[in-house]
Amino acid sequence: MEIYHIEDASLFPNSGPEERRKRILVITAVEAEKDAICRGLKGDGRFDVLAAGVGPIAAAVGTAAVLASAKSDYDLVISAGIGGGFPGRAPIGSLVVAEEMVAADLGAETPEGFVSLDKLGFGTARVHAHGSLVERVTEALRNAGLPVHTGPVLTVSTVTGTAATAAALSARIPGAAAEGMEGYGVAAAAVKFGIPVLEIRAISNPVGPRDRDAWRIGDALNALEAASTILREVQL
Ligand SMILES: O=C(O)c1cccc(C(=O)CC[C@H]2O[C@@H](n3cnc4c(=O)[nH]cnc43)[C@H](O)[C@@H]2O)c1
Repeated sequence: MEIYHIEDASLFPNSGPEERRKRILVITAVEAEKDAICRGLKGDGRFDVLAAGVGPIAAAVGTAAVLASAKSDYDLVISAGIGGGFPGRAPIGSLVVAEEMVAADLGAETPEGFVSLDKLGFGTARVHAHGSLVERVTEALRNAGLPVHTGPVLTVSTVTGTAATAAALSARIPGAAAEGMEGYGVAAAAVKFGIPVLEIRAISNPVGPRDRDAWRIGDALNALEAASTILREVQL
């Protein structure tokens, strides 16, 4: 005798099992970024937000630890925080949704210039974000009237502090829109667990000559909060 399970949707075409709600893990560097995002998410239970620390290593370790835990059931990982915007690409207060996350200083310095991990033949220093999600999130942010840009977002272990380094990075990674210190680390962990990944940066400062007093952290955190409110409405 054939046994039918109650959850066999084909038997009950109009009353199939309810689709499980998507679960999203958001990784920031610091608590201020986490707090801004939580304010924007307004208690939406699909999202968990963790401040994993500054830099790609803390980001990768923190993300991997959560994803490896027994209770982990995430469908999407988002690296989010403030960041530097490349001049002419992403001004202060705007948002950048990464098309790809690039470990921009992972490679070798040679007399002829920087050689990336890819060119050295040791794997890749680039992770592509989930294409259709990038489009959906960008469109939703734009429709909400928020200034948003897309392009590669660079992950660096050392914040760029000169015009020369900013120009070199722009030349090496055409279209580079923003720089942060965590995206590639979060992405590397997500890839390891086969989970799609996004990166969203709210711009606090231009990438270039260091002027820490000019960082508009409050403006960037407000933009991050506004973006998080919109994220709740996107089909992720
Ligand atoms: O001092 C504060 O109130 C404060 C609040 C939120 C964040 C910070 C940080 O300094 C976080 C460091 C964080 O910022 C990212 N970031 C910002 N600008 C850049 C940049 O030009 N290049 C690289 N990273 C940048 C980065 O992801 C750090 O994790 C302070």
